[in-house]
Amino acid sequence: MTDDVLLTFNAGSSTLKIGIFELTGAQAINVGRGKIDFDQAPLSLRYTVGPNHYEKSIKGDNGENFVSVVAETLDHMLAHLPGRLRAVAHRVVHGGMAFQRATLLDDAGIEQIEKLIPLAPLHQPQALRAIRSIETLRSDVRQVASFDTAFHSSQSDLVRRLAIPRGMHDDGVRRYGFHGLSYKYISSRLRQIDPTAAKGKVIACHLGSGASLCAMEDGVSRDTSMGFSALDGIPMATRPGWLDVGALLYLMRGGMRQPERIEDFLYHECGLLGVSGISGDTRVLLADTRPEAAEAIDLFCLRIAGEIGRLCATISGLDAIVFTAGIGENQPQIRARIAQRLQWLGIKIDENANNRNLTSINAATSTAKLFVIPTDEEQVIADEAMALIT
Ligand SMILES: Nc1ncnc2c1ncn2[C@@H]1O[C@H](COP(=O)(O)OP(=O)(O)O)[C@@H](O)[C@H]1O
Ligand SMILES: CC(=O)OP(=O)(O)O
Ligand SMILES: [Mg+2]
Repeated sequence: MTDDVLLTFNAGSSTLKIGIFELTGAQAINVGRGKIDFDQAPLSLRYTVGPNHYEKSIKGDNGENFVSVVAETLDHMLAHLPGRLRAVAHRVVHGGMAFQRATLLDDAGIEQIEKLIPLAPLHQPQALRAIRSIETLRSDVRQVASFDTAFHSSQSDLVRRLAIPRGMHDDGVRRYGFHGLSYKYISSRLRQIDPTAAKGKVIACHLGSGASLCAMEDGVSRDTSMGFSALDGIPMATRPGWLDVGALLYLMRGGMRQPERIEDFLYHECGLLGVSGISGDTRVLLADTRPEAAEAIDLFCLRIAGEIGRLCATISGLDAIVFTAGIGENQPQIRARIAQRLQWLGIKIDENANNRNLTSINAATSTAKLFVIPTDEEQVIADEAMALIT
């Protein structure tokens, strides 16, 4: 019997995902998950604890009174949980140069995270307002921040460099990389599934609505597709990925001048949505017969295959590819098309295993192994918090 509870908050640009953990000894055992979707009105909190499913409408909204969203969420959840709330642990997207590992939060830490808002303007404020809300509501509860950038701090200075004047690099205009909590989970999970592959040269593809790739050697990050911001790399649901800055200059001269307008364009109007003109969701695009839908998916796969080529050059080889997150875990057609574009490398997918979303999906003759591994950022956040609070 346990008497303590830990919650993880993963505040995205349009959702708040919550992980529910019971603390037994030094271990955080996941017992439930919940979500508030800010694109839906009125707001509702949906979560499960063990076999029980709960749904509660939330009176607070996504604006000024966000603290009341958190208050209602805590009230409802804690009434259905066995123990005392011991800690809340947050996913914070940007740790900048300051945070290379998870940290217990105090006023100075929160201030430092605040200073990084300009580096991740759509993600950072969401985590901060959740942190502030808990501070207001439950000053007795310890808070921990886990950073998406931290896993990539093992990358070389060369890999992190943009080809701009040195002083700017020293001031922090450099490649950071994101989705590190997901990659940390994948690297430890692969070690359990296939220790030999995990020791080798692995490229993990985190394909969600935000998407990136990470090249690892022996589970350590060596390079990644996302750079200074979460806009870089491969095309995403509504972000362009790599974009010739000359095109942006051209658009700015044409009248797109306000930073807020440019930001909205880059974060919400590009990617699969922009190319298809239909949707940023691959489920919708794959079910649509219009050529624009097919072209968006083709471009997505082409750019991922190309990025895998680039990452192979950083780590001088390839032993395995891991697919994860919403698309990586659930879209066999997309995995198959990426694999097909990598045939020149000797990569061959097992169609039957792929269509069944099995863990191992490469053909026996493939030069690199292919895996599908569901990610679990919440477990990493909880584990990092446990290491700090126990
Ligand atoms: N069950 C599913 N089947 C097929 N595709 C899915 C499924 N769930 C999610 N996706 C795809 O993954 C995307 C969202 O991935 P997810 O990892 O949940 O995103 P995020 O956490 O970044 O919001 C969707 O836009 C869709 O393209
Ligand atoms: C960093 C990033 O892109 O995060 P998300 O996938 O949650 O948008
Ligand atoms: Mg995500």
